[in-house]
Amino acid sequence: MDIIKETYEKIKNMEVRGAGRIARAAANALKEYAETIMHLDDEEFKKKILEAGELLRSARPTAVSLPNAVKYVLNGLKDENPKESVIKKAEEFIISSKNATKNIGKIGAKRIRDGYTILTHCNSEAAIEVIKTAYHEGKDIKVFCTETRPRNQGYLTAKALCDEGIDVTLIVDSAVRYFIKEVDIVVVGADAITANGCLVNKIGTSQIALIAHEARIPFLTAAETYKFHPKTIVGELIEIEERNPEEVVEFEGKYKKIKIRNPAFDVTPSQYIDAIITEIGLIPPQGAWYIIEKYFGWIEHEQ
Ligand SMILES: O=P(O)(O)OC[C@H]1O[C@H](OP(=O)(O)O)[C@H](O)[C@@H]1O
Repeated sequence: MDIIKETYEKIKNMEVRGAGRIARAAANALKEYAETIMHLDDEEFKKKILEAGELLRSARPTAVSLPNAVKYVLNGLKDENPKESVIKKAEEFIISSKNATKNIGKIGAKRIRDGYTILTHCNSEAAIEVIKTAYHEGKDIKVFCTETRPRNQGYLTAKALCDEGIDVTLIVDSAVRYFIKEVDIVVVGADAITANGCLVNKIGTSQIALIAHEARIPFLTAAETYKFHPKTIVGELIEIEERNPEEVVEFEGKYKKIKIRNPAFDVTPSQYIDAIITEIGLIPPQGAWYIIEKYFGWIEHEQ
């Protein structure tokens, strides 16, 4: 169980972060754990691996990639050789997740024209892949990255793009409306997409979408199909994670009584989203229901 507890801690404290990365880390932990308990009989194996899955999925509540990955792997328990199948499914998930990001890059890059300035928020592998692909296709592009308080994941994005040789400018989160007239397109990642086409992503995303809408600038989200939330199809709400206030600021003495709230995500309504870039193509937000029904029907029908 060590690998499971270790991975749980790393996801919880954001040592491993990003919706895609946490999903792959969970799948990999289940695979490694399964390999250590192969000697158990099927019943005992099943009990232990289900417990491990429960713990992993409780590490962070918002990004649906995490429970979707766990469910994908644990679905192997229904096969004739459950132990081998769990391991195979974990490997499959990791490979298909990486391929999905690559495809999103190719599909999304078609929307980036030569000379474009792109704005991105937080640190999304999928959004970065779109930007990198466009750049390596020879397009002359510039990127604005928001700082993304309180954890400043925008610094990671700025460094990753700079390493590629891309012209990148870091701005504070509150400067988006000031700079929007210099922006041609917004591309962000996704922690979850709901059945009605709303986007759950890093706090501040919905403000950026509103600003883009006001300025008539296209707003795109890059989301692998495993970021679509199956249970929103039956009206389940997505829990927004509120993290430790100390991530924002630490006051001393009498000022400790100042309340601090630190939601990690917000919800962007579908009317502010022009398109969702998935690995199977670019879809309008209204197409989210179709993706969930097509790819996650098996999750709902099992319950
Ligand atoms: O899967 P990829 O595209 O990498 O990331 C998707 C999203 O995951 C991140 O969450 P956090 O930093 O883990 O809270 C950001 O909200 C980002 O947009």
